[in-house]
Formats: sequence, structure tokens, C-alpha cells
Amino acid sequence: MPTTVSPSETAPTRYAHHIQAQALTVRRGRRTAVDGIDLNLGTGVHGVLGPNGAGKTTLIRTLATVLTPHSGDLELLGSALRSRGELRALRRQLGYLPQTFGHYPRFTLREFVAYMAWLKEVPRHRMADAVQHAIDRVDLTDRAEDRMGSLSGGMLRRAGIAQAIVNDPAILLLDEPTVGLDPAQRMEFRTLLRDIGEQSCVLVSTHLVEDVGAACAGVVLMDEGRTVFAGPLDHLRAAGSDTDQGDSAIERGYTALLRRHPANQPEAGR
Ligand SMILES: Nc1ncnc2c1ncn2[C@@H]1O[C@H](COP(=O)(O)OP(=O)(O)OP(=O)(O)O)[C@@H](O)[C@H]1O
Repeated sequence: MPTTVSPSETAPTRYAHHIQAQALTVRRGRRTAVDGIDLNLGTGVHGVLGPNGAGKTTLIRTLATVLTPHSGDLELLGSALRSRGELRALRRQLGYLPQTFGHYPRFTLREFVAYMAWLKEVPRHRMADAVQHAIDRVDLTDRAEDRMGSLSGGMLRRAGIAQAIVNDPAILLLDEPTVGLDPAQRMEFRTLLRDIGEQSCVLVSTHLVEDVGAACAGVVLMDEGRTVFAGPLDHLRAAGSDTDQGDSAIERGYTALLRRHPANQPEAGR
């Protein structure tokens, strides 16, 4: 009988999951922004959902190695990131689009993406092709020689996505990537995400539930720094009922799971 083999099963990896976190805790100022969460994420596109202040950005920035955990264990691509060498090796395989990113307005788009590729140590002989491919994938081919300062907000966001994928990352972390994209570009973007998710672990923080419905196979739902739910999108859809608030099954599931979480019960004394 034929069996289905996923890319993660055939990939020559030394780790069970691309992202493995146990009791991961991250402090921001006096707050515990990520509060002891466990995660095991492999290939595929995973949405990170949650209300404002839930800890989504803090989690993504921690996985992007921008923030250091306060406690707990974190392994990315099987590496516990204990040395500078491990960190450097990992960063070559990471793609990260922050909520806002800095850039030199006088750089052309091609120069910007090439600069980011150089920072990620994309080999010199692959550089030109990698840059062109990334620009093509975000549909900015005809703007490649334009200065960054002349791009529209949505185009800048796409430039940010191009720099995040220029090194064909094994882990791609995107914080609110579709903000400012027009509907046609959002649809293109979802296709791109699904395509990248065939080989890589993609984590997308978003408030747009329809993006999750269209592009993500899995969901991590956060509230107050904790994981309320982590699992397949279908389980989130099934969690809600007609009495829960929301215009779609995903929104109703989102509302139901947040409401049911112990931290949101009246007896939790909040
Ligand atoms: N630099 C900081 N200093 C102090 N507290 C911070 C800092 N950054 C974040 N926080 C706090 O950490 C918590 C989580 O914030 P975070 O930005 O990770 O949430 P989020 O889920 O991404 O929110 P949003 O949906 O509004 O973007 C919030 O209570 C926030 O106020």
C-alpha cells in the first residue's frame, strides 16, 4: 500500500522539530511577556494568533534570536544556541520580518535585498540569483532598481518579505506580514507562504484571521504570554459553536478557546 511521506520525514535533519521550546519564558521590562510556553513546530505554515499584548511579537523576536529568554529551553534546528558559532550558523538559516524594519531610503531595492543577503552570509556565487529570485517572488521585479524611499507602504512590506526569504530559510518568522498589502497581493502572499511551508517552518503572527484560514495548517493561540491552543487549524475551527462571537468558524473557535482558558475564568481572580 502506498504511504505518504512528508518533506520533513525525508529531509536530512538531526532534530524532531524545527522549533522546540519548553517552559520558555521571556521578560520585557517588569512584565513576563512569554510565560512558560511549550512549542514543537516542524515544516508547514503556522499562524500565531492572540489579542493585543498576548506576547506574539515577543515570541517571534525570541525565536529570531533578537531577545534572550529569561528561562526555559529553546532549540532551533536542533541547536541550543549556546555559542556564538551556533548562533551565527543558525542565523544563516533564519528569515525574519519584524513588525517595522529599518532601511536606507537611498538604497535601491536590489541593493537592500543584497545587503541583507550578505549579512546572512549567502555565498557570493549564489548572491545575484538569490536576490533576483527573492524580488521576483514578491512581485517587485519591475521596481528592483528603484530606491527604497520611493516605494509605497505595501511595496516596502513586500521588500521586507524579500529580504526575509533571500537565504531560503529553514525557519521563516513573519510579524504582521500582510499589513498594508492590497487584496491581490495578500492572495499572492498566501500562495508564497504555502510554497515556502512545503520545505520550511513558517511562523506568521497576524490579526487577520482570514490569512490564517487561507495559508496556515497549524495555529498557536496566545493570551497573556501563555499558549491557549497549539494544533491543527481544523481543531481551532471545531472549538467554537454558534453561540460564540465571530463571523467565521475560525473566529468562533478563537473566541471560544480564549474564553475557556483558565486565565480568563472569573475564578482566576483577575
Ligand atoms: N519593551 C518593552 N518593555 C516593557 N514591556 C513590553 C515591551 N515590549 C512588550 N512589552 C509587554 O509585553 C507584553 C507582550 O507584548 P507583545 O508586543 O509581545 O504582544 P503582541 O501579542 O505582539 O501584541 P500586539 O498584538 O498588540 O502587537 C505586553 O504586555 C507588552 O506591553
